[in-house]
Amino acid sequence: MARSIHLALHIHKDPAAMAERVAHHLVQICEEAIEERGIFTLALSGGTTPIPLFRLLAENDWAERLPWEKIMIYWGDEYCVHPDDPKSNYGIARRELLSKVPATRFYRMKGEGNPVESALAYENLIKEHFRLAPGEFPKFDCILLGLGDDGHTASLFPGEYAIQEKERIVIDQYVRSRNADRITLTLPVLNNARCCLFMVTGKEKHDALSKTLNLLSEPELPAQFVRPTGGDLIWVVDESAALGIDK
Ligand SMILES: O=C1O[C@H](COP(=O)(O)O)[C@@H](O)[C@H](O)[C@H]1O
Repeated sequence: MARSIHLALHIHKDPAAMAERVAHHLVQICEEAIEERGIFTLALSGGTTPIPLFRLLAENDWAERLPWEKIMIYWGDEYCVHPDDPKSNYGIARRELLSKVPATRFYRMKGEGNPVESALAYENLIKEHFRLAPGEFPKFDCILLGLGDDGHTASLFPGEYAIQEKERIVIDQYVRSRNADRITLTLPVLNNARCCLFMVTGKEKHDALSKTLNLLSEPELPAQFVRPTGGDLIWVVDESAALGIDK
């Protein structure tokens, strides 16, 4: 049976304009979630692309629009490093956003721990927070995602087993192309979200982006498998990544 996907593509001049657009989306999704369920569950993406968004949300007028005490913040993936390591996804969000706003309900993946144990601990935390029955997947209100030039998203990399995972919520993954361990939410979690919102910048991501946005082709790259069933799939990209892609 065909799956229903609500797809939107927004192309902006630069990362600052993208951040504005995403901030508007987040405020709207947050308001709806709180009205319907009393809390907003948000998973942050890693890497450098969301930094302008984090900085914008930390500015007074935006920070004041968000009810931080009702926002439960999680991560889509994490490098297996200490939070003080410059690569730490949590470390970036802490430095750029969380240290500047009154957010208290944030739950990081422990990158500095044993990857297997950290993944399991995060999975158990999610099961408890979302009160999941065995076999159920959490329904995040919004999962922010990025895209690598190889088509990876979160820490779901081409050719690695993590993309095949069907039962776990969080897994650890040794990524051969990076010679590094990662922890990641799995594809069933991404596809169960109410909204997956990708941010993509830079011409080096153009090929992966145009392939991923072709919903008619058989999925091949990890990001192409992100098609939330009955949820929204929003792409906010800059002109250099989108060059030649029609809206
Ligand atoms: O490995 C990762 O890469 C993607 C993209 O990172 P960026 O630095 O190009 O924005 C990111 O979304 C993912 O969370 C991260 O761990």
